[in-house]
Order: sequence, then structure tokens, then C-alpha cells
Amino acid sequence: MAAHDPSPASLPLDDTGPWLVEVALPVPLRQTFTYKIPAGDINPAVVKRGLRVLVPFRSKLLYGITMSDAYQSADAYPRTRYLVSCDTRQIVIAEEVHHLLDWMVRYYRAPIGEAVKLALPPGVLNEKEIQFALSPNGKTFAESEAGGIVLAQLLGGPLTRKEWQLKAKTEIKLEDIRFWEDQGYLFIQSRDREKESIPHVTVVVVTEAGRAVDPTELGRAYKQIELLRWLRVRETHFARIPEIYAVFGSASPLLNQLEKKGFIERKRIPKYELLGDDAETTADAVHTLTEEQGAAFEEITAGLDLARFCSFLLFGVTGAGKTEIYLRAIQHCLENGRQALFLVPEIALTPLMHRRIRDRFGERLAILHSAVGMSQRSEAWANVLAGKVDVVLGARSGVFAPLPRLGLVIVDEEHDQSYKQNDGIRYHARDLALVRGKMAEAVVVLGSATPSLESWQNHRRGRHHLLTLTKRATKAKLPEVEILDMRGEFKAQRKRPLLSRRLQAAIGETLKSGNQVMILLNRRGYHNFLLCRKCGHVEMCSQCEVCLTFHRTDERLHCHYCNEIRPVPAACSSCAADGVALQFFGEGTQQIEAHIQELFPDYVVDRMDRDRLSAREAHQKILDKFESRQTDILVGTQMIAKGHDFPNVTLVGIVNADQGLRIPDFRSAETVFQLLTQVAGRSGRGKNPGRVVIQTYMPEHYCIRFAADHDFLAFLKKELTYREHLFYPPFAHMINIMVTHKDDQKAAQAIQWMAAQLNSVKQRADLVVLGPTKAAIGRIKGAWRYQIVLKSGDRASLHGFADQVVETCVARGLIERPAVTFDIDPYQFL
Ligand SMILES: Nc1ncnc2c1ncn2[C@@H]1O[C@H](COP(=O)(O)OP(=O)(O)OP(=O)(O)O)[C@@H](O)[C@H]1O
Ligand SMILES: [Zn+2]
Repeated sequence: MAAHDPSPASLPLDDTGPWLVEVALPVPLRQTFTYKIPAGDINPAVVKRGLRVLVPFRSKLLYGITMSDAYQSADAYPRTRYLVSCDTRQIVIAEEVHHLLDWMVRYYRAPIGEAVKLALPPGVLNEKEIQFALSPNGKTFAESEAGGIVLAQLLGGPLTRKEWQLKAKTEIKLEDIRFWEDQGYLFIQSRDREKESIPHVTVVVVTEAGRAVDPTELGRAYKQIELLRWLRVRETHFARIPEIYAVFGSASPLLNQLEKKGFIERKRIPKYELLGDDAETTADAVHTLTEEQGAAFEEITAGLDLARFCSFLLFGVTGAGKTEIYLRAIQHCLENGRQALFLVPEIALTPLMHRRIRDRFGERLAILHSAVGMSQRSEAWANVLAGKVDVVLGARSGVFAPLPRLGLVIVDEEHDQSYKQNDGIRYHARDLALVRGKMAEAVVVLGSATPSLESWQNHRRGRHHLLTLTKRATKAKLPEVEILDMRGEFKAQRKRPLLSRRLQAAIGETLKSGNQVMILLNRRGYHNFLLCRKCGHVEMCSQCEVCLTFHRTDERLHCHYCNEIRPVPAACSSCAADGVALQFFGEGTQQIEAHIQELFPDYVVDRMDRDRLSAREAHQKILDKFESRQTDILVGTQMIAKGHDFPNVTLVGIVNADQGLRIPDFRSAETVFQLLTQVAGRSGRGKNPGRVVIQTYMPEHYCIRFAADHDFLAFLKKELTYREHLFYPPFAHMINIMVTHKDDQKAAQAIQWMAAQLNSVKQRADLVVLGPTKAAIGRIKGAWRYQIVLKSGDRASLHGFADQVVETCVARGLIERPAVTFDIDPYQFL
């Protein structure tokens, strides 16, 4: 080790104590951990905030992220352990992301290590993937006499520590690992265990040079010129090999020659990127903006040119052409030399949008997409980190993308509840987007046809500028909506029908006229529950307090919370009455699909819901087939409502529209209104006018009536009145404190103690304490669940009290910290 050459930049080792660094580890604790830097081996001057390190933690090795630069301190805890290694090649968490994480950790009371994980490419902190490999030097050494038996085990290939110990039949000490690493014998690497499960295809791409070259320079190589020209006029600048063969016959020599000249290259790309490229592309012409679009765009550009934080609420009816505004705003932002972040609720559900934005920004775009393989995601992240891209398209966690010159953040469908994370750190990506925008002095655009009440209220308080689009961009009209009272239908048909006669007829007419149909039923499965008609018992999950749903696909009962799967019992599990007494009730998407297929045997019916998520590309395939009109009727849950633009859909049917209204949640009317408006908005976007049939047992409910009238403002007015009156968000701030524990008693005790404490201070604190109650779903995955919901007009004091109560409860040993979850600004109360 004496050979270590201290570089001039290395900091002096004086007697003010050892060099230390703070590290965040992926453990559910709210602290960072201090480690010593082996200063003889790792130059403290290069240990900066945001690097990946490998450290010993308890009996394991863990990857973590440095949360500070190296510092010296004389009063380090004497048993502070040393870092094993530090990857100084690249800062993996950029400075601007640190600021956002700091804010998030404070606001959501989150463990820093878990927060850090959100901001990293997948697998970076995954300890299971750590393996040790010999360097060429190490190989020579291990083969030599001096190498010793332990190191020799690695001659057969890289091993994890566990595997290595097993082979060497001895414990391998961390000091030894560090020593070998320092000697340059050992690499620590991550084992990419994921197989390349994404199908890839080879495409031919025109290179920069190929785009720039004047084809006449190719002289008399007419065929080459022709092929190059053909590729260049294609929007995407690439083509698949079979397509080229189809046009040019045996093209192989041509391709080779062009490749040699550097005008084209062959590239493997994931197949999903081709989506519909083989089909005649719905050529995404750059439209001339409508008057309303133009006005909105001008205001946004004015904001961008000021290069200061400001936020817009872009409220535009379904089909108003919000996407076109986003794309132009991004363009403008890039022209100003800054970067843009584009958030959508779920990328897998919007392949079309995905394609449009890729066509526009090509290589400058990175897609942080959870539905693609890990290695691709890591590659996308790496490109962002390396500053190779200027536009990032991502879902929720895209808000953490490292973009140092961020100038614009777009949150599309800002009302969508999938922006709120409902486990782990319960952050809201829209809210973080605003925080991030503020930190970066960027413009934030929140867009929706049905803005959330929170955002609307923020506009009313002067925080967001409102931009309104009242008309569809294509001049298409909003669809005619008909509310169908199912109570009458019940009487007439003498049973509880799935589809009204009216909707059936409408489907028939639509199909006959050559158009497409979407049917929404926001519940998956076949039947909702299995009831014993003798004793009234409903078949429940053994781990959760929810009833099991029957799935036709495997003829079994499923729990939608923990995925327990059970065969259908032969007799009632409560009273043992035989199977005849057992009857299925309620309907789900599987049943509607089967029913419609039966009614319209000559047409193709497809279904999209969570159950079909298993195959990664399934959603895109389903949407693809629907877009290319291989499918006539698409049945699905709320997934089919999201932002799709299928011009041939002229009928949308909504089955059981009032279903969501029976959920005990103060937002249920808002959620249902949004869902109905969004799904209705899929109808009649093209040349032919659209219609919508809403089947409901609650036809006079205001949220259904206003949705049918496309009247967001009327809905808003009414809903805001209720919220204000009942003191709910956006007028009150909320926290949901939940205690979950395998031991029912323990959980109940802790929550009661907390409630008592809160009640004793509530006068002073303008605090409303709801509960304690057992959660509506009292047990999930075997853990009992109790909650207190707190409301207050004053956010700071609300958060302060909640903290205090929980901390003292933990300090008194009533419960351990991990058993308590804080849901700040909660969206789920079940
Ligand atoms: N200026 C324009 N002229 C003509 N067509 C346009 C124009 N702008 C957008 N469009 C077209 O209008 C259709 C709807 O646009 P888009 O999907 O962006 O709507 P949206 O506002 O996002 O709607 P939703 O809220 O329903 O998702 C698209 O097919 C788009 O190509
Ligand atoms: Zn369950």
C-alpha cells in the first residue's frame, strides 16, 4: 500500500481526526450512517456527495449513496467502519436532485435511503447483485503460490460473497476484500441478473452523415441514392430490414456499401419502439395551432422566456390538443438552451403519445419507462446522467430525473391519482414537480380536462395561471351523452342486466357503421364475490379483510390485495351448506367481455385491465391492435380512459357508472366525475360524431349529470361547496397516520394512545381528529390496520403535532417506528 501515490489534489492527513462521509443506505431508517474513508487508499478529495459506495452494514455489504462530501472530525465514534469501495467515476445523484430529495424527506417524513432509491436507476442499490471478480492482475496473483486458497475460488468466474464463502468454506472478511481491491486484484461489480426479455429488432438508421450528404455525391450509385433518399424521407429515419427488402429486393449489398460509407447503421432497438411504424403511421403532422391553443402557447413561452418559476393550469376539454401545446413548449424550452421533463400517469398506457414525442425529439429524448427491461432503463438513466438528452419522458418517479438545466416541467393529466404513490414513500409527483420547478426556476404546466380540486384551488389562490381550451382542436364536437337509468331496465328485463337494451343496440349500430367501441367497467375479474345464500357468508381472503373475486381465466378465487388464489370451495366454508347454496354476484371486466363476445360473435373483442399486465408488452399490444382496427370492441377498467386518441371510436359505453360512488372516500364524486369525463372524451375524436351511454342506478347524482353535460365548472362549484362545508381538502390539510401490525392488540393500543394525545391538544391546534378506527380494510397481508385521520387549516402545526405524537409513542415503546406510516396529503383511506 506504500506504493500508493498521493496525487497533488489529495487532502492532507492531519491530526484533526479521520476522514468521514455520510451515507444513505436502502434501509427503512430515517438517518444517514457515518463511515470512515480509508484515506491512504481512497483520496478524500474525490469523495463527493452523490457517489455510490459499498459499505459493511451489520453483517452484510450494502450499496449506498454518499450524502456529504468527505469531512474530517476528531470525535468520530471509535468503532465507525470503513467504506469498502467508492465509485468516484460518476455522481449518480445530481445536486439538484439532492435538493428535491431533502425536501421530500422532510415533508413526507421519509427514510432517506428509500428516498434515494427512487432517484436512482433500478438495481443500483441492489445488494443481491454484488459480485466479486478477479482483474487480470488478480488472476495472475491468484494462480501464483502467494495467491492463497480464498482468492483462487474466483478463478472460475465472479461470485457473490455468499457463493464465495461457500466455495472457500470460510468467512471472507471485509478487510480482506478491501485489501485485494486496493491491490487492484478484485473488482466489485453488479450482477445484471435480468435476462434480456424484451424482444429486439434490427433496424437500419440514417446517420448524421447520411442525413447531411448531398446524394449526388454518390455519383452513379443510383440504387444507393434511391435507398438513402427513401430512408431519409421517412419520419423516423429508420426502417426494418424486411421493409427494405420489400421495396428494393435483395438489398444486402446496397446496405453494406452505404454502411461502409458511414451513411447508415444497423441498430438493435426494442420492438416496442416500433409500435405501429409498420402500420401506415398516423402521420403526426405539425398542426397549425387553433386560436385557443395559440393563446395558451404564447403565455407559456412568455413564461419560458422569463426563465423564472411560474406555473400554469392548462384546462382543456378532452381532445383540445393539449399535447401539441406541450410539444411546442418543449421545443421552445430547448431553443432557450434548457431541458424539459414530461410526466405522464403511466407510460405503458400511452404508446401513442410516446411515439409522437419520440418522433419530435428523437435522440434528445430519454424514456424512463418501468415497463421495459432493467438494462434499458439503466441505459436511459445513464444517458440522462451523462447529459446526452434534453427531454425526459417519465411517469411518477421521472420527477427525479437528473436534469441540471431544467426549464420546463409538464404534468399531463395532472388530476390522475397514479401520481400519488400509495406505498413506501407516499409522495405526490405533481406536488414534487411544482417543488422541483420552483427550485430550478422553471415553468410548470399542469394539464387536464378535469383538473383536481387542489390545483383548481391553487389557481384561485393566485398560484397557477389558468389557460383554457374550450373546443376540440379537430373541430370535432364533444360527444352526445345519454344517461341510462338501470332501475327501469331492471324492471323491464326482470333481472339485473349487464347491458341495457339501448347500449346493446348502440354497439350494434356502431359496429355496422364500421366504427369502434370502448366499454368501461372499473372492476376486474369475472364475479365480485361468492355468497352462501343459506348463511350469508361471503368467501374472504385469509390474509386480508376483503372478499375474493372469481376469475374465469383460471376458474379460481383471487384476492386483489395480496394475490392469494384459491379454488372455488365445494361447500360453504362457514355453514358447510353444499355448493348449490353458493352463488356468484357482481360483474367484472372478464364477464362483460364474454357477454359482449356472445352478443357480437362476428366482431373482435379485447380486454385491458391489471390482470393482463403479466406480459410486459401486453398493454401496448392491446392498444396497438385497437389502433390498427384489428379489434372492434375494447373492454377495460380505468386504464382505457387515459388520454387515448383513437379517431374511429364513436361509442363509449360505461357500465355501472356509480360503482365508485359507493367507496367511503370524500373524493369519490371527484374521481367518478373525472373517470366518466375522461372515458367519454375518447368518443368522437375523429371525423364522425361520437356518443356515450352511461348506465347507472344513480342517474340523478350530480357528478353523473355534470359529466354527461361536459360541465366541469358546474361540478367544481358544487363539489367545492361540499368540501368547504365539510372541511376537506383543498380547504383542509390532512394526514393519515396508520399503524399496522401482525399483533392486533399492539396496533390497537398504540393508535388509541396516539388518539388520546392528539385529542388533548386539539383545541389549541385547530386540529380535527377523525378516529381512531380500524381501517375500512381491517387487515391486509396478515397485518392489522388502524388509522387516525387528522385535518387542520394550518399545515405546519398539523405536521408538527403528528410528528410529536408518533415520536413519543415510539419512545415509550408502544410500537416500533416501521409499524407507523404517515400518509401526508392522503388519497387512499381504505
Ligand atoms: N391545431 C390542431 N389542428 C388540428 N388538429 C389538432 C390540432 N392540435 C391537435 N390536434 C389533434 O387533435 C387530437 C387531440 O389532441 P390531444 O390528444 O392532444 O388532445 P388532449 O387535449 O390531450 O385530449 P385528452 O385530454 O382527451 O387527452 C389529436 O389527434 C391531435 O393530432
Ligand atoms: Zn388477500
